Amino acid sequence: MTNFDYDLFVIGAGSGGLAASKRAAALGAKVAIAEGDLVGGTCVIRGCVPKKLMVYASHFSHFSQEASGYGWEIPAGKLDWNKLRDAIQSEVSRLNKLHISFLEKSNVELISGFAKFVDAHTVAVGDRQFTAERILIAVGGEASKPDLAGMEHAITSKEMFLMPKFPQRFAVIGGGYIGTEFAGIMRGLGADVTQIIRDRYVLRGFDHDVRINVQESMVNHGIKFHTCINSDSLTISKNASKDESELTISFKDGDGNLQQINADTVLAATGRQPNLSPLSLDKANIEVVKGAIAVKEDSSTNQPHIYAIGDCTNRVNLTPVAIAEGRAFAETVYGHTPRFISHNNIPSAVFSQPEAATVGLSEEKARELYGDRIKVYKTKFRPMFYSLAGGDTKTMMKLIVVGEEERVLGLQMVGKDAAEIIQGMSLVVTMGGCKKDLDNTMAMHPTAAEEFMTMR
Ligand SMILES: Cc1cc2nc3c(=O)[nH]c(=O)nc-3n(C[C@H](O)[C@H](O)[C@H](O)COP(=O)(O)OP(=O)(O)OC[C@H]3O[C@@H](n4cnc5c(N)ncnc54)[C@H](O)[C@@H]3O)c2cc1C
Ligand SMILES: NC(=O)c1ccc[n+]([C@@H]2O[C@H](COP(=O)([O-])OP(=O)(O)OC[C@H]3O[C@@H](n4cnc5c(N)ncnc54)[C@H](O)[C@@H]3O)[C@@H](O)[C@H]2O)c1
Repeated sequence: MTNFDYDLFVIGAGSGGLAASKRAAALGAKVAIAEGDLVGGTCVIRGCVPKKLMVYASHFSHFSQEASGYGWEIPAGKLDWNKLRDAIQSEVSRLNKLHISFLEKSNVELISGFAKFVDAHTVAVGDRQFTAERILIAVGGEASKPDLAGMEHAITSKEMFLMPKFPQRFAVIGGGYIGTEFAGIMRGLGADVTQIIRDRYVLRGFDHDVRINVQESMVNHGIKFHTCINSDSLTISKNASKDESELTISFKDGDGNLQQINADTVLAATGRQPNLSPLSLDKANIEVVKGAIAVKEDSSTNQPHIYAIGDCTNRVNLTPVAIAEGRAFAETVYGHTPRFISHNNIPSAVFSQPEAATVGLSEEKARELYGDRIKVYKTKFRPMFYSLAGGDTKTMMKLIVVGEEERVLGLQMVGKDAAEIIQGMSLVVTMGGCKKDLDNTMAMHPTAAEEFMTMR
């Protein structure tokens, strides 16, 4: 028995905090969790879940055109944005309640409000104070906007789900996950979309074939691009016109020429940063490096009884990673079975249109590490679905192997169902499989995934 109010106090009921608190309670710990917003965190409330629902909604515009190739005459539809937005928000609200009920069933006490440190074992939420033997910080991150003139007129991904009106002209600044996903969503929902990026192609850090293929398809879907822009020159201004407020984005292009774009809504998708400022981390002397909580492999901070997981540690900012870090922490500390998670070979998907998915190394990274010992198998084809549906959305698949045994280092895909396919295929990378293992796996026909078994 300890003299603390709780064995574990978790700050933040998002993906990581929820997973850790429930697992610790199941292993016998007395646990409380503080949450200042809706329970569920970024992923459930303003990230993966509402985003994926918007992706699904955006597919219907293609669907009506494609169906006619299959003999279905479906009149062109019209989006009711208010209906979609409200339906998504009611699903978010259902999930929030569901997660609260999961906490209750798990005997985790929910404390509503934003928490901050009082000292290394004490946390305050409003005017209440709580002590705990251990504290887990799982506060996630928030969108960060660059310090440029007029950026206050741009919204962030959080507000994308709550827009009072559907913007006919939509501009997005940033070529990462969020910018690329929302450009596709908004185009699919019927907006005129412009994406403004610093690089030549979207998705810096991804395999170059992935980047090129995603962008080519986005252009084919009617998204306009401004690439290689000088980001320091970018400004946003508001023009009060008759009955609506129009925004003008000005910037210099790669040749130094001034460009101007008018839009009803501008999304700043320029990165995210850990949510640390309200926490008073200094009261507990917790080390912060480059704006993120510094952690060891077991997620402990410089204070051995204080841990941090998920986006606030800025390791890999994905939901399954936050969940895995949270469970590994609970099992190590309360289950007495030390468990560390590997941050290598984490599959990830960009829900662009078409989707991009990846596991393991890109061709560039593989070449950097293994030089000429790598071999690349690649295919690009029009999926059978489009033979009647029309359109020229291609699928690109790529396999990167090394050495005589052709061990698989990476798999890359752009195309329909890429995320579903790469999730299954990621097993071959984590198990250290070789090309011959794929060759020896019977193909399933007719599918797109079978191409990974038959590459020459
Ligand atoms: C638009 C968008 C789309 C995304 N899509 C995907 C996707 O498709 N797939 C994927 O894997 N990842 C996706 N992500 C990333 C994913 O949402 C995060 O990696 C994940 O939510 C991180 O979990 P977390 O537990 O670290 O933090 P969060 O889920 O952010 O949870 C942190 C919680 O802490 C609370 N909090 C903060 N400070 C305090 C405080 N002082 N006191 C109490 N509570 C506090 C917050 O309100 C929040 O609820 C997306 C992110 C965004 C923004
Ligand atoms: N499908 C998914 O799994 C998914 C989806 C969304 C978000 N996420 C997670 O959330 C994280 C954050 O996403 P994000 O898209 O905000 O960040 P990001 O780091 O992926 O992309 C930020 C983009 O903004 C650009 N940028 C930065 N400053 C700029 C400026 N001043 N002017 C113009 N461009 C600028 C960068 O060049 C980059 O293209 C991701 O890294 C990912 O971990 C995952």
